[in-house]
Amino acid sequence: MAAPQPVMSLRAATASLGARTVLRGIDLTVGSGEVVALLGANGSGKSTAIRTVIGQVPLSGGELELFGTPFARFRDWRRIGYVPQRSTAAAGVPATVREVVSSGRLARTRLRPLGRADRAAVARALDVVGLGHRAKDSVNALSGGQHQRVLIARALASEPDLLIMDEPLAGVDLAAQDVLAEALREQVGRGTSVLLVLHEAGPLAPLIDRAVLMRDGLAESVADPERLHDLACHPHDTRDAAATAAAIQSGLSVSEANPGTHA
Ligand SMILES: Nc1ncnc2c1ncn2[C@@H]1O[C@H](COP(=O)(O)OP(=O)(O)OP(=O)(O)O)[C@@H](O)[C@H]1O
Repeated sequence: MAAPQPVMSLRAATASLGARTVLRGIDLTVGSGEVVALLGANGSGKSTAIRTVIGQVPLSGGELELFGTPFARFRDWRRIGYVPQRSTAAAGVPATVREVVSSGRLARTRLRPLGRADRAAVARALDVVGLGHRAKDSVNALSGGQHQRVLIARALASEPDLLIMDEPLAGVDLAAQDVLAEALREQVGRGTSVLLVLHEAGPLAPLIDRAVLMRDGLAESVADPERLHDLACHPHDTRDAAATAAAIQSGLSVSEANPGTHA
């Protein structure tokens, strides 16, 4: 089968943070309708890679295209939803849960007041993450995991074509992880493409089409993604499987369990 048209493509991408070269020439694509997981040890460059995609970290070399358009000419940001890595810092400005989730619609409304369809999308996203009843509460009154669910709802409210998430399950309890996995499955069913950083695949494992391993600023495609699915879902099938599942969960040695090849 022909590879799907990429909605995001990084080629030979390099990037630095301060004096440190963090990305050393990575190739990373997400095809239309694909769910791609970025795995790897702490500090390997996963967050930096996805922050280049949303323009938060400039490339020092290489190319980035979004929906077939070179980054410099790309303007259609409403097509992209982003869930940042969970921050433990308290929110600076008190805002209600609904206000934060509504901000996910701003790129669509171009700062005009929300219309009926916008409000419905916000309500739907809040229900999906199970926080409809907290809509009027200040986000400062939420737990860390609830706060993370608000950020996911904000991204879902934008009804993006490409959803980019940095460790979306961090700090989210198991019941809520299942709810979010179901929400994501529905979103993918509607054709949304997904790029997500994961340390634990958990209930998201069956949704992952392809895994890419980041190691020291380089990206390797994981040789046998089917195996990753199985192992993440059924980590106790064999001794080998348990070792690999542990590797997926730690993010430290997936490549040793599933030797990768350069993407
Ligand atoms: N502002 C910064 N200035 C200099 N170096 C930075 C900065 N932010 C991150 N780094 C470094 O860049 C490297 C990659 O960081 P990045 O956050 O992309 O890793 P990661 O793979 O997402 O890690 P984690 O799993 O811990 O989230 C790390 O070595 C980190 O120390």
